[in-house]
Amino acid sequence: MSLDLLSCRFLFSSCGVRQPPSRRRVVFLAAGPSSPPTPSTPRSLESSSSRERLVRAAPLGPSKQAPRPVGNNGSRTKRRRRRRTVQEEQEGGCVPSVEEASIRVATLYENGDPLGRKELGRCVVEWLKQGMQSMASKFASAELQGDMAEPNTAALTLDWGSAEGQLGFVIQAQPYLSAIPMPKGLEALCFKACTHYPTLFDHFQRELRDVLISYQNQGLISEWRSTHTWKLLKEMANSTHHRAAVRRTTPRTKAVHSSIGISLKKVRLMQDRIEDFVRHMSDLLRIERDVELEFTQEELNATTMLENNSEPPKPVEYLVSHGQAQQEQCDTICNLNVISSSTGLGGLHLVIFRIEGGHKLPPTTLSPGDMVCVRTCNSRGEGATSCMQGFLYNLGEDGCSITVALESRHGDPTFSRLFGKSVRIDRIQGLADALTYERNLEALMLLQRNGLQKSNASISVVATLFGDSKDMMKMEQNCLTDWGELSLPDLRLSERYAFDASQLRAISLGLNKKRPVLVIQGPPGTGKTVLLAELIVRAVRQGENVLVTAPSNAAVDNMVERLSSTGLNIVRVGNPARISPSVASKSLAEIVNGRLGQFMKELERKRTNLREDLRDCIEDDSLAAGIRQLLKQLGRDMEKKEKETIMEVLSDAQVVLSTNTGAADPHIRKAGCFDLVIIDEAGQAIEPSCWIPILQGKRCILAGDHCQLAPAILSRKALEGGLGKSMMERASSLHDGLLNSRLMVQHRMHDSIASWASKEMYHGLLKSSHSVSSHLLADSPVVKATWITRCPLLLLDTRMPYGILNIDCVEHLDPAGTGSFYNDGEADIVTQHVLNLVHCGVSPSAIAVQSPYIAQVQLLREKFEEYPGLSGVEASTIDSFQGREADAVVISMVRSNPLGAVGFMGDSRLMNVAITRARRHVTVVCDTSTICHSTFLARLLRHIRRHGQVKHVAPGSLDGVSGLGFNQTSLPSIG
Ligand SMILES: Nc1ncnc2c1ncn2[C@@H]1O[C@H](COP(=O)(O)OP(=O)(O)OP(=O)(O)O)[C@@H](O)[C@H]1O
Repeated sequence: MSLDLLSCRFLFSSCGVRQPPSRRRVVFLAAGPSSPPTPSTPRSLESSSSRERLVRAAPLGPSKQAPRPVGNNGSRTKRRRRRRTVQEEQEGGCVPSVEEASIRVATLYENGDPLGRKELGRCVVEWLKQGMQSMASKFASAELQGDMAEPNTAALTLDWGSAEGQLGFVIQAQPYLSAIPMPKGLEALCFKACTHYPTLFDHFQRELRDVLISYQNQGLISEWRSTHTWKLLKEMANSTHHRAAVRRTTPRTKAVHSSIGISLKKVRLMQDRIEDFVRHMSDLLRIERDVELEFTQEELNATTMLENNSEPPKPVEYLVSHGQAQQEQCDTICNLNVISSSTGLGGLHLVIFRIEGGHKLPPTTLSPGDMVCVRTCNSRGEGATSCMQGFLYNLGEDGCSITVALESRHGDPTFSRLFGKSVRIDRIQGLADALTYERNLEALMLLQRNGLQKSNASISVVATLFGDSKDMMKMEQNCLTDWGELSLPDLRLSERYAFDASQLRAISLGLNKKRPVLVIQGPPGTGKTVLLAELIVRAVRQGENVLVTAPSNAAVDNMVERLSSTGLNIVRVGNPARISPSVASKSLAEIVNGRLGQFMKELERKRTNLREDLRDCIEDDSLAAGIRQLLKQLGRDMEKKEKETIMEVLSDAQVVLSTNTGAADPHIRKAGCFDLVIIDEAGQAIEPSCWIPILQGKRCILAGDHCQLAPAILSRKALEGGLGKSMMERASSLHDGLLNSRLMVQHRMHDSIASWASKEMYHGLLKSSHSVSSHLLADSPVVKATWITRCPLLLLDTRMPYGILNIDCVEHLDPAGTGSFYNDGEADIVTQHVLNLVHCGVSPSAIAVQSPYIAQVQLLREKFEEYPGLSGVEASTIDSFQGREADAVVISMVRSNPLGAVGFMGDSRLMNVAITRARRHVTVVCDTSTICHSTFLARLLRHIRRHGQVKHVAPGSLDGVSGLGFNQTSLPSIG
């Protein structure tokens, strides 16, 4: 007889319907005196016998020691049950509700819910539990009394090897279940469940285990697993018939990951994907690291070569696989001596150097935060030992000293070698940074090891980024994720902005705590940064603490600035030398120093006193030793207090900000898990670096634009292998765009500027907000209206009509050996044009001058210095200006050569960033005959001709009277 049929029979019998007779071989020995005979037990079962084939399982029936035997109120229960059955018959109560009827108990295993918690509901499960608890107690107490061996006591004997044994088990459970009142309204479901052998067995096994363990704890039995009852039960569970019954009625249980509700088989697949990813990325990181080291070494060698004048420098572009413009000029200071060393905040090892003979430092372009190589040198300044990496901490105000934070410590042989020697410091590219490499690798390791662990707070983020679309559905079905928007009525009530519809949608998706990943993709000027600031404020308001990161210090500082006025408690963590002075007050170091001020003063006073005492008692060894101990103790106190204060500041913070790799700072790690991690400029970060912050939060938001600057990768192999593909780009292509939210209205640029980017980079989808689409420099009441200030796009062409090029406007390779280019004539034209703009009333701080070449940027800075009126004009490389904006942008393209080589300028993403920084005006200064060789740039020039103005210029031709002047000129076309 199948168990389904049995279920029906029980259901019928419970409803008072006579069941068909059965031919059973299972023996159901009479229960103990107070154990109620089940109304549904067929007589034939009771009388059947074939004992030699039967195994006795457990005694049945109440015993004196039983905690609370079910049968105590057996007759009452029987009466109550009968009464209820009659009543149900009258009321039609035994007819299951639609909901109850739709539940198939047999699917509990399929659904990974053998105890029926989800399907049957709490009340029915509680009912089953109580019944089985009482049965288990009875069995266990019989074991205690030693009744197991007594055939005349209440014992159930079952034929383990047959289906009858299971039927007998079900039958035997009935009196115990019927002794417990069924939950009202759920009777039909109870009847279904009480005849389902696997469910009953699971409950019984669980309860029996608990009772036996409690006996063991009370010292009534020695080892619960070795009890006769338990062994028999296990024997039963292991029998082929038991397994077959479970299989037949319920397809094999799907084990499910308890945190994400996905079957273990699929979780294993996810883990495999993670492992493949980690292996692949680690290999690429290693390749990239090797090339970086090579590159760094080449740079250091180039510095020496330059001094020897033995070989001309190579253009940096040949080493760089695509437009990354972090070309820092090497600079060197020789003949330095170590003066002292100390430990700074966060354990930084600070070493102070001075020029030999107490001279002033030579003019230098080194500045705080620069990565440097420190090594000993010979009398000619040539490097004599291997390089120690560090970064410049500060240049002394006295003009004679320089402080470097070194990675090496006291005790390192390399460090000791610096003392008493002549030392040289070279600036090196900030590329071969060992710490960054290690932190990226460590994040990958953590992802592999803990990513799918229950204890990992970011498990749903990991599952989202490595699962498939079905997994996403499963997670949503299990109510673990929710991809929808939050309906927040007050979203429009921002203090500063009237957000557009796509921005509001992004904010509301971002505030949904059940959404593991959100990618906010937006072209330039679509308000990603302001939107993130708003999101952070609101996330804090809804009780979340937030970790905000970005790939560069500049982007992090930009966000700190935006958040400074919100009144939130924010802390910027990072190398103090690399934090912009404008946000230094929010840095961890400053806050901690501020809080420790009084303590440090007091500590310093004690130290001074102790040192004086030490001097006085230098003769007395034991006293001196005691004072030295006290001094050491003071040092330890200071360290302890500093650590405590750091943790206090970080745990009080509502928002912590750092670079992606900076998020691996042990202090941030110790501060605990964040509710939300936000990565700004995520399109510019390699994926391993994003895992550093993400693994520290419950959910994450990635914001950026993969049409702006890409991660900087030196190795072509690593780039082709996929290291250059950002996590944002990968995530946005997952699950049919489920993770994405797109912003498509820009609020920054005049439409003539934006329409170029829209056409060229965004398939024409980028639209301009009405409030900015026609704004011009001349709209400002303080700006004089001239043809320049009324023009959104201007091309200053250094190539004259008929192809003549002014000799001053030719490109040159930087003699400093950086591989960078400069163009003197263009620098003059830019300077003159900027002077014109300022003359028209445009504020110097509203003008940004950009070039992809650092040599040109430096030349421009020097030229601007000659004019006091230009002191507020910022000249920078394009990549360092990403994320920012200015009313007027002037771009110096530099390249002018007969070969038509355009170098970095041909990188569409770099040009996209350069042009879209402008709000009201863009001027491009270039040699069109060179630039035209790139079809991409040729289209830009055509766009300017169509939507802006063109002027052929030469240095010196731009003054107000003879050159561009302030009057409308004729508009020559590009040759
Ligand atoms: N809803 C809005 N209403 C008015 N101005 C807005 C709105 N959203 C953004 N802005 C303005 O648009 C400009 C660009 O915003 P933001 O810098 O946040 O854009 P972004 O997407 O981060 O740009 P990028 O990618 O270039 O860094 C800012 O001046 C900002 O004040």
